[in-house]
Amino acid sequence: NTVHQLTGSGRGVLGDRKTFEVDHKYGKYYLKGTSRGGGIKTYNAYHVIYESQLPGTMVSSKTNYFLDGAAVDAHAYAEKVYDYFKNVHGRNSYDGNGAPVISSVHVGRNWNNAAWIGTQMVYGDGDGIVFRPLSGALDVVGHELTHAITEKTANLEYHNESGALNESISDIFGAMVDSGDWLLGEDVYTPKQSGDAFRSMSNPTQYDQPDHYSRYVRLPDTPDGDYGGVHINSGINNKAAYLLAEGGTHYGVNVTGIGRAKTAKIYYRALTLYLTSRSTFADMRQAAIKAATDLYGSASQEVQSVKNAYSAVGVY
Ligand SMILES: CCC(=O)Oc1c(C)cccc1C(=O)O
Ligand SMILES: [Ca+2]
Ligand SMILES: [Zn+2]
Repeated sequence: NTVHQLTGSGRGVLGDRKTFEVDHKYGKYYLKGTSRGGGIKTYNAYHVIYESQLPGTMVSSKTNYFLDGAAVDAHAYAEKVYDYFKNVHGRNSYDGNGAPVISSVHVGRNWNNAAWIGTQMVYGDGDGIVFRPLSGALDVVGHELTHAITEKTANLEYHNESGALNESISDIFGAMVDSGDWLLGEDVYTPKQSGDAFRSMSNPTQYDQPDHYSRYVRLPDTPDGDYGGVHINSGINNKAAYLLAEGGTHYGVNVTGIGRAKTAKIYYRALTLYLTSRSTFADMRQAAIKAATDLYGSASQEVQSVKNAYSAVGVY
């Protein structure tokens, strides 16, 4: 559909200039694009106290230049993540049916978090020590929007092994969209410390995550236990995905890498066709084997590498 796209620009959280689609109404410009699915809209939740008041106020500007870096990045990165799933996986928004993508920035007070709350994405500003505004990282935006896709597909329950898979799937696609590395959150984590990240898929133990099933961390299925350690135990599946893409030898098991693109196709197919709400790590292994078999054949290197990647992290 030939939509007349208006282009806005601004500087993101890191001061980098970027452009994005905007709308123009009653003499003002808005962070609202209509050319992608049901639209991409970005709001300022600065005065919001209660969740019921979300999304807040749609971000506007007198000109088509926007000064709010957190809003610029939330909007521009939502476009990039939408385009990734549409162009690479043929998926039209997180529900596959063009659902509008809504984001709110400046949520909470110095909030060191980002989330998908079932209807929209929300980003804190961080406290300037642990995080800078969290929409400033493309892999964070990819991670959050993937939570929405997971909810609409496998709907992996957010606790214990299915919860760790939920987290890992979001890290996998966060890394695939932010295609330069296997780190998560490096652009917004610890602004005063360079060279570190929130998580590493290539080396989970660098940030105290397990990289083998024998090191699975048993935590209580409570908020204080991070619902059975969903953010720590994701390291096991993250390592498997990294090995599948890049190859390597892990705990004596050799894996022949098949590359990022094929790895992404296998996980997308596993997520949308074979994983279910209570899938375990063992189910993940079988789902990835099935997806790789569909895509590349049972005797393919890709299938063999999936088996070896999961054996390398102790998942059978
Ligand atoms: C990589 C993005 C990420 O992990 O966001 C979260 C943060 C920063 C804190 C708590 C939860 C999450 C999440 O989305 O799981
Ligand atoms: Ca990254
Ligand atoms: Zn998450």
